[in-house]
Amino acid sequence: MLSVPEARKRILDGVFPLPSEVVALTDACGRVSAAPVISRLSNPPADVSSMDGYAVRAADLSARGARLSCIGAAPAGHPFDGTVGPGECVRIFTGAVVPPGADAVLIQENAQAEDTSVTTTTTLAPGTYIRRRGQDFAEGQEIIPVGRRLSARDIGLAAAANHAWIQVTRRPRVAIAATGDELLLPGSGIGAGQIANSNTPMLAALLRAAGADPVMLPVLRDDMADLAMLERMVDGVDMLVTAGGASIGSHDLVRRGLEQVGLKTDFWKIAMRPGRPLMYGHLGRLPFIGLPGNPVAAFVCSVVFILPALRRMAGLTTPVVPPERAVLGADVPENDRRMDHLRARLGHDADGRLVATPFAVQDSAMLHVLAESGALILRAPHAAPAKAGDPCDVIRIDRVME
Ligand SMILES: Nc1nc2c(c(=O)[nH]1)N[C@H]1C(S)=C(S)[C@@H](COP(=O)(O)OP(=O)(O)OC[C@H]3O[C@@H](n4cnc5c(N)ncnc54)[C@H](O)[C@@H]3O)O[C@H]1N2
Ligand code: MOO
Repeated sequence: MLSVPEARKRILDGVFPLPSEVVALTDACGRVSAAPVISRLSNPPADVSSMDGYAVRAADLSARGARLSCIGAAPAGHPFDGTVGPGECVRIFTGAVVPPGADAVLIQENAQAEDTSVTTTTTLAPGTYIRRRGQDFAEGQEIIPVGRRLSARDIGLAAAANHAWIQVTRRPRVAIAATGDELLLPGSGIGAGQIANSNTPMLAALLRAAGADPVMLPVLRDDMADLAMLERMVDGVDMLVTAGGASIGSHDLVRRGLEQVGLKTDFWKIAMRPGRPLMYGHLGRLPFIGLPGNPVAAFVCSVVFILPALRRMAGLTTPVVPPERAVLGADVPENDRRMDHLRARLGHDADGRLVATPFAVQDSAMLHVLAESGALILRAPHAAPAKAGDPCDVIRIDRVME
């Protein structure tokens, strides 16, 4: 059976960065830059004051006392139209351009002003309280590289560099179809043998949080004709995801149903728990991932395979968020040949170390346990038994959308 890293590599090899689009800066947070952002101005654009006070010539000041003549004012946005000569100063405010001739700012707390006369016993080194032109970034400088998930800080940076629009990769559109005769919309009257469809809304929420545009398709019944119809519902999407009908039971029809309309299966079944019956292939050019129906397996497989694929489609340079180190909060037994993903509570010990404590029951249908889990503990195939306090690798669920 294919290992988890091999399966992920096969999936990543079959998806490609999407084309770009231009969006308003205010809509760009969370999107991925598709071109480097080059600053259109220097920041600050001129030498400016970082304090409220007086623009002075440092050489005029002396500990024995100096008396300066205030020849004007420079509020932010209104540069002083003149030069500060010997024995002169200009009233200045934070962010205002330092007038020619001045080379330091005397803060007003250290000055006594009376009419146009300013006295002080403070001395200053040239450059005091002046932010130099371009000290943050220079015009023409690359300030945001291509392939970065844009944060609110990046938005501020691009705005300061005078950009109103930004080029980002298009959001991946992902069609999600759950399959199963037992599934009804959440909130329905649930009859005997029926359950509420939790996979579609859960996966749509996860993929949306990861920057995709989910397209929720209707639930497909367990029959070949319904599955064949799927092919007609995926115009314009970038990936098709199904959940359920992946295993070997006689009603598990997804693979056979899609193969009759042209699915080329790349793999089916991998050495993973939860998630053994995972499927991957292409329907024409459309990447297809068939998730197992058990909701926890569907979620974990989405984290391990779909989110990295979306990151590649978005143009991020590192598709896989690396696992973090933690210590085990309880003993774990030897693992079998399937890579395991133990649902675990996260906390900290007295030394501040991250502690991952696996839940006692690891059933892949238990959504309440999944919702309480902060992490998945990774257990390599055939890993030896491990004790509480031993180091382990974890996927932090709150970090997988990065
Ligand atoms: N004889 C075998 N049986 C099973 C095997 C196996 O290897 N041999 N594998 C097991 C494993 S592991 C998994 S995982 C499941 C996966 O099965 P399917 O992908 O075919 O999923 P279904 O049979 O359709 O459903 C499984 C389970 O999940 C519930 N489900 C399905 N879809 C939803 C949904 N949208 N919302 C909520 N719950 C859903 C469904 O009712 C079933 O209870 O197979 C094992 N069996
Ligand atoms: O792989 Mo199944 O996901 O164990 O539940």
